[in-house]
Amino acid sequence: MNHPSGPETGPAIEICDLKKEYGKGRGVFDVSFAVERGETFGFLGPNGAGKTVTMRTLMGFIRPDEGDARINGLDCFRNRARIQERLGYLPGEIACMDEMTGAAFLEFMARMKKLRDRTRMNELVEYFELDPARRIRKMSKGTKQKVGLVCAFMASPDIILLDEPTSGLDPLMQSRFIDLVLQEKRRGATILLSSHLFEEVERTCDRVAFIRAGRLVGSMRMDDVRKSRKRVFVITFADAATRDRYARAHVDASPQPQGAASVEVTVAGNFDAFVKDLAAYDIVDLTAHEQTLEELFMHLYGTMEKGGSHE
Ligand SMILES: Nc1ncnc2c1ncn2[C@@H]1O[C@H](COP(=O)(O)OP(=O)(O)OP(=O)(O)O)[C@@H](O)[C@H]1O
Repeated sequence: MNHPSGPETGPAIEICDLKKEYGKGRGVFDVSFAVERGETFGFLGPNGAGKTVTMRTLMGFIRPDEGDARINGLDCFRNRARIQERLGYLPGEIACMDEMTGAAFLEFMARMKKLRDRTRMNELVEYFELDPARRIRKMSKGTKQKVGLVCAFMASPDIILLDEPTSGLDPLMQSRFIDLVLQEKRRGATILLSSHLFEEVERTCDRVAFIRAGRLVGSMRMDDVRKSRKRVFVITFADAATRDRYARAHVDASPQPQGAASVEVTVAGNFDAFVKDLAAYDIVDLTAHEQTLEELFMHLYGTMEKGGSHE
């Protein structure tokens, strides 16, 4: 296993008051968070929120205007060569080396990482059912993503940064990716994963932070997210009279204008009482959707208006 040099105490990843401004309010502003050793940390946010800028700062590709980014206590910009060699990194877009075949690119990356044993690399190629013989230019987005994933994981690094890791992957490969992250967690790797998909974050992360318009809205333990998330049910009754009887007994239920005899109810946690109570009414349909993570963060920290992306 590779060990990025530097002190092995304190958080593996630390961002403190990070600011990188691109004008017109774009960029990241006052972002601070830390990822503990062995932790999988989800970095969620809509397009243009600042996830990639933060990841690239951690890789030492971007010099912050203010604040700092540290990995194993080392400043990411000053120690970028060492960091880039030792960390596992999946960029948001894999656009370089287009004329190389996937196999030649993987070999090139393995040499850069001074990888002596190709066993893990070959296992990952098989695991993701990657055909590395084609030129990268001719590969689909999903196939390129697999090349990137093999590169990120092949040296079994202690710290792995993944920028939107499942974009372009089909559902089977998304689920293989999730299993791989769970394996790497068991190995003790520290993982920072940026995403706008709640499911992959929910299934893999111990903690999640939400970023929006370049600012961190808040962070939470995943266990607390699960407890705090509400479900919104739309109940359709057999007729309007039944709906009215339900609405009189439940002041929180809001009648739906479009559904003739429907109401919308938000339920947090107490599903047993909710379902038992419903049994007293004649119901023809029941649908549920989970509060999105964005809705949850906005509800808990709700200081910003809807929208918020600068893209
Ligand atoms: N080199 C640059 N020049 C100008 N603006 C930039 C540059 N890099 C990033 N930005 C801007 O900074 C903001 C944050 O971008 P970033 O790529 O980090 O978003 P993101 O959260 O990764 O979004 P996505 O999910 O779309 O990848 C955006 O408004 C973007 O346009």
